[in-house]
Parts: sequence; C-alpha cells; structure tokens
Amino acid sequence: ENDGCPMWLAPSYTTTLSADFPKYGLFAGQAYKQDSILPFSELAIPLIDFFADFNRGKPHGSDVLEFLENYLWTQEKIGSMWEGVISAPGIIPGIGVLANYHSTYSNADFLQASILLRETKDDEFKKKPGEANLIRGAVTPYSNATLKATQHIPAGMEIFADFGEVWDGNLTENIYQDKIHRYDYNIADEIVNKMVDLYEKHPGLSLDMKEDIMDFMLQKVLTTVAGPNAKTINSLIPDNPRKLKKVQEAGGTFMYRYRDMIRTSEWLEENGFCLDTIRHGVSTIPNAGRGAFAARDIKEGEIITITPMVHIADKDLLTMYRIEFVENEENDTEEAEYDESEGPLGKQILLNYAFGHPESSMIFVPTGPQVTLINNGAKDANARVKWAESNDPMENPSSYLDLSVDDMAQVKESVLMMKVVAARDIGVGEEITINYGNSWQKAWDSYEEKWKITKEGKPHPLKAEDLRIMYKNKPLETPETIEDNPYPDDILTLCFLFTDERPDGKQMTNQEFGTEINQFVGPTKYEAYDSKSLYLVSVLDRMEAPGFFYNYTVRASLGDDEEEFADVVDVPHSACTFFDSHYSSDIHLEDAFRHPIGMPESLIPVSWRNLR
Ligand SMILES: C[S@@+](CC[C@H](N)C(=O)[O-])C[C@H]1O[C@@H](n2cnc3c(N)ncnc32)[C@H](O)[C@@H]1O
Repeated sequence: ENDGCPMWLAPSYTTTLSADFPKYGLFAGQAYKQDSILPFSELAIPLIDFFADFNRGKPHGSDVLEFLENYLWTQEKIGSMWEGVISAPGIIPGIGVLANYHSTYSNADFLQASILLRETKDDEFKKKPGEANLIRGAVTPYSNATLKATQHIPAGMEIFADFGEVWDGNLTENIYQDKIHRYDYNIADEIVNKMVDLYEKHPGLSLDMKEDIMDFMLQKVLTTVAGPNAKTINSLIPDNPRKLKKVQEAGGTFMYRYRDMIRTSEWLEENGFCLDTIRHGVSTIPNAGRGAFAARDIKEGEIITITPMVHIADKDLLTMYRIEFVENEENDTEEAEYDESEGPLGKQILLNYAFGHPESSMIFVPTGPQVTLINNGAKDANARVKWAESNDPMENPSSYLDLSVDDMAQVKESVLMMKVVAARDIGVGEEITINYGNSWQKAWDSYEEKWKITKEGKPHPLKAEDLRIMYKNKPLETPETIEDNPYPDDILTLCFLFTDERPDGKQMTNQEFGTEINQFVGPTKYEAYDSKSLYLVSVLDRMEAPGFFYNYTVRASLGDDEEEFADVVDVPHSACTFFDSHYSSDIHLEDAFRHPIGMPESLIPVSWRNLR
C-alpha cells in the first residue's frame, strides 16, 4: 500500500461537476493507522479582531471576509482566544485549508495538544526569556498544528477533517455528499460486524440459511426497531452474505459504498502532485525562525511544490486600529468599532506570510503544505516562484490574470496556483529559500537598523512564551511567593482540567465560599489536552509531588462572572501553562516587522497593478 509518497495534492472529490476549475484536496499516499499522526505540522496564523462589521464596511471588505471565512479555524482550535477582544480565528495553511469537508465522513482531526502545548523543537530558535530579539513579533507564535487519523485511512483516500457540527448540512449538492447521516453508517457497520461474528461462530451454516437469517434481521427486526430509518440503513448493507466480509475489509459501509473514492496510484500520478519535498526545521538564517528543508534531493528545474493561493483583494484590510465599544441605544447592545483617529496600531501577522507587490493592492496567501515556511535567501536563493503553467501537474487558470482587482475580489475561490521551482540542485537537508525581493529586503534592513538602536541588548518584557520556558522546571507561584516573584501584568495562568468527585466519595466544601472542591482526574495523556478543558486559574497552594514535580490547588474561573469558580486539588504542574492577555503578545509589539514577500515583477499582470 506504500508507494513512497506520504501525501498527494490532487483534485478533491468535493469538486462539483459544474465547477470550471477543480477544488484541491489532500490524499493519503500510504495507509495511515487509526490514531497515527499525518504528515506536515503547520503554522497557524491568527487574524485578530478581523471579522467584524468595521472591516466588512471597507472597500472589498465584505467580499474578502466572506471568502476568507471558508478557510478559518476557530480560536479554540488554535489556542488564540486571548489575542483579541472580539475574536482571533486563524488560517492553518496546508492541512487546515486543503483537508476538505464531507457531510457524512471524516478521517482526520486536529491533535489539539500539539498546538496548545507548543512543545516543538522548531521553536527552539526562541529568544532567551527577557531578552530583545529581532524575531519577536515577526513570526506567528502558533505552530505545530498537526492532524491525526481518527480512523484507518487507506492509501489513495482523501483526507476529510472533522469540522464539527456547524458545517453539517451546508454542502448537499456536491456529488459525493450524500443525504445519509453519519449515524446511519454507524448502525449499518454495527449490524455488519454482528452478522459476520455470527457466521464465524457457526461455520456450518449453509448459504441459504445465512441468507434467511440476514433477510429476517434486515427486513423484520431492523424495520421494527429502526422505523423509517430502516430503509436507509438496509440500503447500506449488501444483501449477499458473502459480501459482508468485503464491507469490513473496505473499512465499513461508507468506504464500501464509495469504493471508487480510493484513488489508485496511477490516478494520483496522473492528476496529482506528490508532496514529498519539504520538511520543517529551524532555519539556518540568523533570526529567521523556522524554515523549510529539502526532504530529498531535488534537481535543478524540478517543481518543489505547487500551491493554491488565496487572494486578498485589499491588503489595507490587514491594518489594525484600536477598537472601541460603542453603545447601540436602539437595541441596548455594545458594538465594536474601529477608532481610526489615532492612526493604525499595526498590521495583521498574516501579512508576513503573504506574497504581494507594491503596485497592487492584492496579496496572496499560499495554502500548500509547508510553503509558508520558506524563508528569504535573497540572491543566494535556491528556488524561485512562478505561476503554474499548462503542462504542469496543476495549472494556473490564466484567465484570472486578465481580471481587474475589483473583479478578482468577486472570485471567492482559491483559483490561483503557484509553483516553487528549484533554481539549482538542492541536496537533502538543505534549507529551501526564495528571493523575497528588494522591497522586502529594504524593509527588513531598516527594521534591523532601528532595532539595533532601540532594542539590542535591552531587556524585553516577559511574555507567556518566556514564562513557559522559565517555569518548565520551576513551581508556579502561590499567594505566599508571588510578592517576591510577581508575574508580569499581562500574563494569564491556565490549567487543563477534567475533574470529578474525590476518590473517597467525600464531598469537600470550601468553607469560605461554600463551593465544591473537585478532584483533578485529567488530562493524563497528551492527546487529551484540548481547549475545552482549559480554565483560567489562580494557584492557591502547591506541594511537592514525587514523580509529578509539583501539584497545585487552583481556583478555576468558570465564566466571566468573578463569583463563578471552583477549586480543584491535585493539579499536576504539567497541566498548567501561560497565555498572554489581549493585545499583549509579541504579535502586538508596536514596531513589529510586517511586510509581504515580494512577488516577482513578471508575475503581476498590468490588470492587477491598481496602485501604480
Ligand atoms: C513566510 S514567513 C517564513 C516562516 C518563518 N520563518 C516562521 O518562522 O514562521 C516570513 C517571515 O520569516 C522571517 N524571515 C524570512 N526570511 C528571513 C531572512 N532572510 N532574515 C530574517 N528573517 C527572515 C521574517 O520574519 C518574515 O516575516
């Protein structure tokens, strides 16, 4: 089942028949066992307080927001819920954009622990706690977004991510989206498994007998217990008992029904592009952060990767202003508004991950796996970018190059395809770089120059990222110790908490407040760390706990109301972490570096040069 390619980019099953360009998806190049980690760990790029009426009202605002909304992951998935005052959902290029949605089937989900605990070797480029560094504010702090297989994924199968309930019911017209519900398949699977068990227990049964039993179960028993659903469930189970085993082997009734969904390696070779060239790591360029590295030898002229691009018609939408909440007397609510009087606060971090050109208001975010990791190699760059051409595995539809920016704003699909081509032979393990261009280089040089004068060698206020490092092997502060070791103002302490009654069954009550005291019971394994169990806490007490370093008693806040809280005992050190409060992470530094990657001159047609 393993043809050597970990993952393919190819036209998705969800492309509608009427569409005039394919929608792309990710396809497993080899089988992935249930619970295994899928290739590619990605960055997550939060859009802070972006999806609000003040942006919708700007030129192209409603079109851009409507388009970008299709690519978002919630702030709870990313762990960015404290970045803004309204919301901070984000884009996870690669797996987060290209894993499609299917109404009855999903085979992958984000491993939340990977992004929430932020334990990745790639982030070891980190600045020392309390020390200024050029990279502060220049790159997203959210990384290591990883997908895991939620069931066995056969080689050739498309990756469908679990988007949760909100998406259900939206996409019924697509050819492979059927009206049968997920639970119908689940019940059908259970029946198939039980029938197979029964037949295996009684190997002497004749085929006639088997058919009779099956008929009896499906026609009589199922109709009685499942009512109107019986017909649907029945239709998912083959009526020939000999085929039941085949259903199991296919991975259940859904996979059996859509056997042709599994693409052959010939089909993938012909229609797809194998994503086996880039792996992530720490950049070899000083202060550049993470980078993209060659996962195998790449020949000069070879396409390293092809990436769909999401176009944003007006880069001005990424300018951030202070937000004020204005009372709406009509319906007695508060509305968020941009206060532009003081001038901009800065720009969204997404700008650093987008391609642009000074003469165009359009910018382009690459959504191919690992592409956002490619750093600037200036004149020594070993790769270059181009629009994909007609003889490439995926083509850039050239008609869009003739559209005006206003017309492009109306195109709410990711239609543009860019390729990254090796400018010379690249050896395995070498960092892959492109030339970001003169305008970017100038911006970086002047940022560096200013930084040297104002910040070099000076202390930098401690951020959550710093405290995570500092407190890795140091106990959290308690009311007794906090005066001598205060946390910085904008730091939030949080713990992941699943709780239960005390093991001895005795309910303990907090004498002062009359509230319950709960027992910490989890998360105990890596996979169980999830933002649903993340609570703001204050640490009340700590005690040494052999094997666990320290255990804490914490007061967890249960809502906005300060009065709503619960105390939890025996919380291990490893369940607690730090976040920055609103507008205080390095992303929000006043003079943080923000500049799009330069799109080569020849890639920007005259029709897009609306700022000329
Ligand atoms: C598209 S991202 C590349 C991924 C990024 N290195 C990261 O860790 O997320 C572009 C950003 O990487 C950094 N970068 C890229 N090339 C660089 C270089 N040659 N020197 C310094 N910083 C660089 C800059 O902060 C830039 O805004």
